[in-house]
Amino acid sequence: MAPQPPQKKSKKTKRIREDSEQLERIQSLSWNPSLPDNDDPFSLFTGSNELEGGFLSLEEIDEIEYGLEIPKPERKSKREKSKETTKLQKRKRSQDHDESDGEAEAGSDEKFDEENKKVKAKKKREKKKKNKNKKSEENEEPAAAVTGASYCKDDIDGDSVDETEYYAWNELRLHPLLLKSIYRLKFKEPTPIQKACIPAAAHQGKDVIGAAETGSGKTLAFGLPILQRLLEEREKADNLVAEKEEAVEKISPKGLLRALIITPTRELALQVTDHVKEVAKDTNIRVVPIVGGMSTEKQERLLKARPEIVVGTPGRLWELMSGGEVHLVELHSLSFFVLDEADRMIESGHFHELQSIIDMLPMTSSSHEGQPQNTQDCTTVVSFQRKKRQTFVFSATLALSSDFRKKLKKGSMKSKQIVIGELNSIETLSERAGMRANAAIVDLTNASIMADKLEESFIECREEDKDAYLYYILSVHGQGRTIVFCTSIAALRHTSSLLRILGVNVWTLHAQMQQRARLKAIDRFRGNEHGILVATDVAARGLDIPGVRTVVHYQLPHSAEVYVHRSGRTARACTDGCSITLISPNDTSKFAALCKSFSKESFRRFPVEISYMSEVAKRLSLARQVDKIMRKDSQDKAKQSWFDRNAESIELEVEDNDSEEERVNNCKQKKVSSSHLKKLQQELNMLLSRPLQPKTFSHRFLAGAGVSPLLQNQFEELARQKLGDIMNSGEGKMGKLLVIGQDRVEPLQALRNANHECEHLRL
Ligand SMILES: Nc1ncnc2c1ncn2[C@@H]1O[C@H](COP(=O)(O)OP(=O)(O)OP(=O)(O)O)[C@@H](O)[C@H]1O
Repeated sequence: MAPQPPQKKSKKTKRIREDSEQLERIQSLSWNPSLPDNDDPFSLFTGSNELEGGFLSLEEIDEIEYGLEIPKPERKSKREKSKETTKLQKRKRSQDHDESDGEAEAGSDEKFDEENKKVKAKKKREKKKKNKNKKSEENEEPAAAVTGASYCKDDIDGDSVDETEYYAWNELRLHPLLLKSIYRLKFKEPTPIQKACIPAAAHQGKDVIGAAETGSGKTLAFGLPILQRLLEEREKADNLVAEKEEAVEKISPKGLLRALIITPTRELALQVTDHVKEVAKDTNIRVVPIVGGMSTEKQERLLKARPEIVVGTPGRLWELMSGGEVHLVELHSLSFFVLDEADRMIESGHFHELQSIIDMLPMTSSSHEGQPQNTQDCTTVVSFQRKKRQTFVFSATLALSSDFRKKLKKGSMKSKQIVIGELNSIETLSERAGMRANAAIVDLTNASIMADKLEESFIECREEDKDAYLYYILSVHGQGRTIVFCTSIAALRHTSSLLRILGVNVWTLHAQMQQRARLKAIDRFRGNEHGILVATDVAARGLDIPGVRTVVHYQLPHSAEVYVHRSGRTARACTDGCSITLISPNDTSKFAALCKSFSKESFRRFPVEISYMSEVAKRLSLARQVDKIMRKDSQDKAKQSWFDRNAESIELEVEDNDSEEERVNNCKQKKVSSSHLKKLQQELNMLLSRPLQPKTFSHRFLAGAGVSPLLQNQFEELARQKLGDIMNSGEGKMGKLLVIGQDRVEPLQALRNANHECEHLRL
């Protein structure tokens, strides 16, 4: 049964109309369009895409971590206030004249002259104010944090900033406070998706459907326009501050939800929150995450502070909305509705919640003006309509039909009667969310949709040899962070257990883990420069961990889309990276289909030094035996404790029916198995203490990859000692041990080194 939306309070239609008009005026800034006019259809992917999880039980997330800093209100001296009031009264007179002209002011000569006068007057006022400020500095708090007009670009957190390095941001005309954050984050230039989306979204007030490769900066492509508009509104409101409370409220309503960003997974919601918060650091605009697993009471407390931006997953958002959470149901001031990773949203199990949230949104003027919309049991009142809510729909693998594109271009969205029922495509989802005609479609996906600097490769092997090749990659080329993707949790458990027995330290991430454990795993992985994460596809989307150098597809994903997202965990934000797919004979046809969907004719074979493999096989064989014994042992223990527990719960006395002989045999077997385990472990440890050297290894020269940094240090120490002994004993040069060190080469480098001889798999 569909969840029940709460009833909303009604407001005066007149006030809403005034609000809308004010907002329209704010948005009428001129802009030089530079959007690509691309009519090519997106590549359409097929596949079942049975992703694991994404919506898990979270025990608790510390409020402190996502707490709100509630801004201190600005204090002004009495003199300052009365001075401002006079100024603003003067200003209002000229503005009244301005506003009576209605919406079509941009570009008119009158407006231009008026604006010029205003700018001159403002400069004069500012000059006066400056002098005044000098006298009354002690009585005031700096207003820069709110107005942004006077921060010092030369000093970001104590570092001086060379603005010329950031000139590429100038054309985007962002608010100084946002630029300050950009300088702090050292983002030298906007990424292409940001360059294309920000003018349309921030200055033209357009809806945007954005698609670009993974890691291309899509979060800020919608995050910056939201912050820009909120800051502009604030500034305008500040200018009117003493004039009339009501007018200020219309322009920049306080304490109301302005932007609702929906993501398919909790991790992504937390990540988007952090990212937007980081950029909004100096603005006092508040951003909070609302995700499942966090205690409802805590989230209600966060929402009581009335943040302007809420980022959440559909499940928890709807739970609070349907419970009548005031901040989430007063949506008449909502100016932005964002669907991040939109294509995943239509696949995920929280579809009904998303549908219900969308149905709660007041209708936008352009899509269904004048029609009340039935939302299951609740009627969204038309008087709540706000004209300019912007809808942003983003993904790396967005599939839009050419029909839909044409419809957007022609502006025929208006006439479409939306059938109330299942939303089964990005198109109906966007349309229903109020996507307006002439939305900007920013499609920066290339034919292969993969990041430019991603080098893709494969290793062909038997299914049972995948562990050996994975161990080879991690031990011979284990440099930089690596994510190993498995499709099933069973495979993940098997692989990670073997790797641990082989002394490779790995973290795991899958849907059956508690949310707290998941966040911990991500944190630890993030904190280790050479960390290894074995994960299911729950980590495939959106996870933004800098410095992931390699992605290994231990098992092929169910769809090409998931392959794109998995591979997109590396080569992010203009860096390079490498993906390696392990292909067994069973995978060949699936892999061929995958390549076809990216129009790839060939894939590069990852170079494997075969001489390592016999040693790898030896170690692996021992590790498998160890694993088998340990697994059986823990299964027996689990079985026994299950049996004991159940017997105890029904107060059953368990009799030992085994004969004396059987008991002795059992005991003997256990002893044998335990000593066998010990022997295997010793043997394995002995192998692991040696470098994984090729057969041609010379005992006089230690060289090549496969020597861990620790082992290499030990050898160097040994060589130094030996050299000292030789010197002291006065022996000749013979017998001296040389250590020829060589850092392990990371997979990308190995692939590049082997470029000239690298084979291709022809399909
Ligand atoms: N202009 C920029 N210059 C440099 N780095 C940037 C810029 N914008 C964003 N980034 C960084 O790039 C990384 C990827 O950004 P983001 O997570 O927004 O990518 P995305 O396109 O949403 O990826 P995905 O599709 O995988 O979710 C982040 O670490 C972000 O801080």
